[in-house]
Amino acid sequence: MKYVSTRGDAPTLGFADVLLAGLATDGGLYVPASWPVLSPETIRGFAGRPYADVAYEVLKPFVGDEIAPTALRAMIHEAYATFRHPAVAPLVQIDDRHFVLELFHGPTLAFKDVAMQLLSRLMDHVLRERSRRATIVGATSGDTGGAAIAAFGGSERCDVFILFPKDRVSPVQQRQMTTFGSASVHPIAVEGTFDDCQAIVKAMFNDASFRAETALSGVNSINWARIMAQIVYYFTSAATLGAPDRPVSFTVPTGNFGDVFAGYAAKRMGLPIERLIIATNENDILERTMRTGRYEMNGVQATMSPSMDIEISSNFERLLFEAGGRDADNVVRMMQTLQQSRAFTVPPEAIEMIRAEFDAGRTDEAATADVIRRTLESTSYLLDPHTAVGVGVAEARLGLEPMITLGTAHPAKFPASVEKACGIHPPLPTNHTDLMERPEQFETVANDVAHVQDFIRSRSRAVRLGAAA
Ligand SMILES: Cc1ncc(COP(=O)(O)O)c(C=O)c1O
Ligand SMILES: N[C@@H](CCOP(=O)(O)O)C(=O)O
Repeated sequence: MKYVSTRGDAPTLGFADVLLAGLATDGGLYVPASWPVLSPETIRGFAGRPYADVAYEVLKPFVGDEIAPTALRAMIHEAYATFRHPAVAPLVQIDDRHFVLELFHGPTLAFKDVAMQLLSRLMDHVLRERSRRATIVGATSGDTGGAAIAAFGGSERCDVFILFPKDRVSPVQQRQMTTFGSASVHPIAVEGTFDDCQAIVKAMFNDASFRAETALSGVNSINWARIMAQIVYYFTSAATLGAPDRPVSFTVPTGNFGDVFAGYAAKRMGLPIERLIIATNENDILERTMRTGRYEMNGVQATMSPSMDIEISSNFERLLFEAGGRDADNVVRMMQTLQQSRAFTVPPEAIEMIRAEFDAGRTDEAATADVIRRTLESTSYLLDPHTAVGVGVAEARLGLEPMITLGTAHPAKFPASVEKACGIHPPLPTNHTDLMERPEQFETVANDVAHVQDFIRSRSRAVRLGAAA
């Protein structure tokens, strides 16, 4: 499998290079040159099989022959052995035809673990084969950071630098990043929003000499391997409910558009998805874009679902590329216009295609709290605020087919908001109970690329010892 950039001016790469590259050198995002398709028989055969076995079948065509099958299989099995639930991503029924897909049974209690546990193993494998080190950078609105630190914290070959927006993540999310206690882990509080953190990360990737000097790699969903690993649970959950013979719909709490793009990828691979629904909180730029055809920034507000407080939704670029017939020049124009004027218009044919593939809705703060309270009353099931945004959007769109809302985080990551909504203070699972007592360690930096680069240069082993290991 080869990969091409959405901006059309970066080299075409194989899987291992895409894995290490993160962002393409032209500032674009890598996508597969073509979509592999799984037959209905293959999809039917996924029902009842262990998660790791299905993951191997789904991921194999994307990896190609760049990683030996036995090694790939072993890494997948190891990654999902870290999950507390034997099914890895179980379905829970909350209404007649409505299910929550629990994606939060990994080490940091959010769906990011599903991809990150595999990503760290894949990267270590490729770095070991190439005798290389890497400097990993990531921007987080709360969950990606903790998941990356848990997955890469023990790596011999990687140092991890995670930028998070100061005072805009929950205390549990912050402590998952700041109490890890390893010399190779560097949480950085940035005086700004998640979008500022993400802009700094992208600027560092676009600085060719810094990128080379630090052997920079990325773990955000700009990295194709993140999306790839997230495709798997669309297949496992749909097959459990009868796919391909019974189509299902998905509602996806959305911020950076990675998770819902993984659903789109599953559909391109042959999974019959009736409707794919984008759910936003009050930071509703994607819902507005769907309605108006204009992507228009108007400032990020802090909500009780902080991980979705995002306005520059990186993976929407991948969808624009697909919807515009893979016209990279058009993507470049839209991204330049966005940078200059904080808005762009999606071409009419592209928005038409997007509307044919996706639906969208928003759940405001009051409605999110109401969903948490009502769901607890009707089913004794406790939702986290991000999942509640999804459930709120899904409830208004239930049809005859099963609806799966992605359960993206454990409620205990957001105890204050959950308690305010329904009076219950969700306890952390027992293996996390000392989290709030451990000492914190992090750096606070200005919202400035040069400051962050100086900090990384001073701490990265790839800089100090060289990228060759
Ligand atoms: C708990 C949670 N839910 C939903 C999302 C949205 O996912 P995505 O950014 O892939 O759209 C995120 C992070 O972005 C998250 O951390
Ligand atoms: N919600 C995310 C934001 C970053 O998203 P990513 O999927 O691109 O890593 C977070 O929790 O950090």
